Amino acid sequence: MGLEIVEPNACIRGCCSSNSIPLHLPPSSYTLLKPIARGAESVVYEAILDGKKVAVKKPILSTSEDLDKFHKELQLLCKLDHPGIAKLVAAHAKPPNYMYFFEFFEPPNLSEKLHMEEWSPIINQVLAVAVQLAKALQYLHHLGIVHRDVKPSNILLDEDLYPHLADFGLAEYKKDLKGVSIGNWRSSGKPTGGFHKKNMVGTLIYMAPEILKKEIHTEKSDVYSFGISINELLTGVVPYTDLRAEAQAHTVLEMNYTEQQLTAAVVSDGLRPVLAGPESGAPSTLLSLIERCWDANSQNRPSFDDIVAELGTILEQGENMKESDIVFPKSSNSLGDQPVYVASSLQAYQEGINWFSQGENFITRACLPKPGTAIWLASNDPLAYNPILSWGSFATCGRRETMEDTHFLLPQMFHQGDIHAFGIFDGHRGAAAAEFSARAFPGFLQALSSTSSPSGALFEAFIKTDIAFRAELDFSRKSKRVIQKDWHPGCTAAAALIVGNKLFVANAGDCRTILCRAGHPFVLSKDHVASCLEERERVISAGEQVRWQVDNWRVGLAALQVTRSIGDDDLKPAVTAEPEITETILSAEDEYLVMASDGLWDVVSNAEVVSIIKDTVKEPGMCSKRLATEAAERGSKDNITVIVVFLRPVSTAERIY
Ligand SMILES: Nc1ncnc2c1ncn2[C@@H]1O[C@H](COP(=O)(O)OP(=O)(O)OP(=O)(O)O)[C@@H](O)[C@H]1O
Ligand SMILES: [Mn+2]
Ligand SMILES: [Mn+2]
Repeated sequence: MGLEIVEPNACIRGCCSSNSIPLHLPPSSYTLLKPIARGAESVVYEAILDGKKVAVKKPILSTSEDLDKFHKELQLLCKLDHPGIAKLVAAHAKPPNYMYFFEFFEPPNLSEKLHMEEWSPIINQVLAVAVQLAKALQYLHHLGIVHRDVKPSNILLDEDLYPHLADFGLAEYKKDLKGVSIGNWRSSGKPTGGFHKKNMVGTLIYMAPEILKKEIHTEKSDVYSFGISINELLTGVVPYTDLRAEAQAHTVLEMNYTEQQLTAAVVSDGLRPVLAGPESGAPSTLLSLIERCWDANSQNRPSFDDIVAELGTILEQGENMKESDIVFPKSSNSLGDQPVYVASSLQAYQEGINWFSQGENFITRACLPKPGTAIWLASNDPLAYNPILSWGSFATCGRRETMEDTHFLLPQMFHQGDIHAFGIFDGHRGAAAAEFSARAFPGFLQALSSTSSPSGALFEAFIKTDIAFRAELDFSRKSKRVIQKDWHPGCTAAAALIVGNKLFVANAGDCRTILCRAGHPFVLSKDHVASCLEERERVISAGEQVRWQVDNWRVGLAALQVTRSIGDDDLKPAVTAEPEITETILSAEDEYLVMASDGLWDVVSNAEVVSIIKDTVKEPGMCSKRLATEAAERGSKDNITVIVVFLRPVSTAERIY
């Protein structure tokens, strides 16, 4: 590169220096083109430096510790030169712009290649990746450096699908590791920092038991992460899930195990990902090497000197077999098929399908009967008590990264003053089912008014929404718009329908609806969860397994905690969409309804809801927000949606407290 080195070629503090890597760049020498990744601690850009494409990593520096870390990482990077390590080509180590410039590798990285493109490497491709990665780590360990964050998303691929190790954000000299206290480690924001859940879980699954136990890292912790990563390469499966797609795996990981549970299982029960089978083409020698790499006792794990030697032998054996075994290409360097970059399908996957409009379109296309209110109103006595409604809602994704709750408010349905409907859908394994239902369910409910009683219409609307969603998902799968075959999104659902003085509440799953009558909470729905004996027996007799896993009763392979839902087509018919419906005659004693997803009920009891609303300005939107905020403050880990419906006017005196 024709970049000039300006002397003194050192960082502003003087701690980083290099003979070959320029550490100051005139702003005119580079152009940032577009961000390609946002990590927990940095943004990575595609950029041009001196006419060549490079990757610029711009760390987020908010504290002086972050700045120390930048210098430490730079010192380290300046010393590295190995074909298996993403090369630092320049840096800018002066305020205000701190940046690393790396050799550029076209996306996807190894994680994206496996889980978005669903790459199934042949065994020689796996071996080639394993050898080069092992050599890079051998080189680092000989320099006395431990990487501490070996995982597929930190492995970049070149055109020949050769791996280059990146991300030295957690790397340390082995001699300094004893001094790296847990406190230090936490302040680096990773892996214990709670703000970036996805990365945290992502890193957690590659961590050796001794790290999870908060003992000292050694270079053998890298060996463990290497073993987990190579097994992932062979199976194509995200560790501890049965899924190929990373995006859904996080949700499933959460459902199967929380972080603490996974940690406990890895540490105490020796839990490991499912080892690749013979169908992967892996020789038994490779499988045994992987098992030794992830041995619970770090001293039993091989060193990278051993690993490089063993992989060499495995490759040679493969060479000798080549006459009889057509799977092996001639040499380990000529990697079977050419890399194919399917940028467009990758993008389609990331953009996804808009399930709200899918739901809406379904209703438009379905040619449903015209709504008619005769049947509903027939059951209504015009002289009976007539509640006067006001309503509000509040929804927040809370500590989660994604929002999978949806809801609808349909007051004064058909422009009738005395018919109203409200509903909440709490999605799992993605938001698709909840988004679809939020639009399709109200459509079905309205159409059913001309043919069914209010409770019949509610019941049918649950069933029809479920069937429609599953059909739509199936169709999208067949037309290849959904590329993950093993993705089975679902949602729980709660709906309230008020016709005159009658209140109907239909529920499937663990959303809950309560009625405050004369100052006391009355629960109008039952939680359908596997810990409920009646539900468990129903599910088992419908042919699905219910097992005690870690901390709770869970249904099927997907380990679902709820026993009724819309969607979840891998668990149908046992996890039914049939709601249970209650009917209540309203009177002047009835003050308000509260409907909410389990994000509220997990941390706030029915009685507490009543006492919180007592101290809140009597405005339904404010009450909803106050409840959701309270749940978030109490540490609810989930999305939270609350709908509050007042059933009688609040006097001005009463309004404030
Ligand atoms: N040299 C490069 N060429 C192309 N893409 C790169 C390069 N370096 C990093 N990336 C992309 O940016 C992503 C994040 O980079 P990196 O892991 O270094 O950042 P980070 O902030 O430490 O992320 P993490 O959240 O994993 O700690 C990588 O997973 C990779 O997809
Ligand atoms: Mn990374
Ligand atoms: Mn990092």
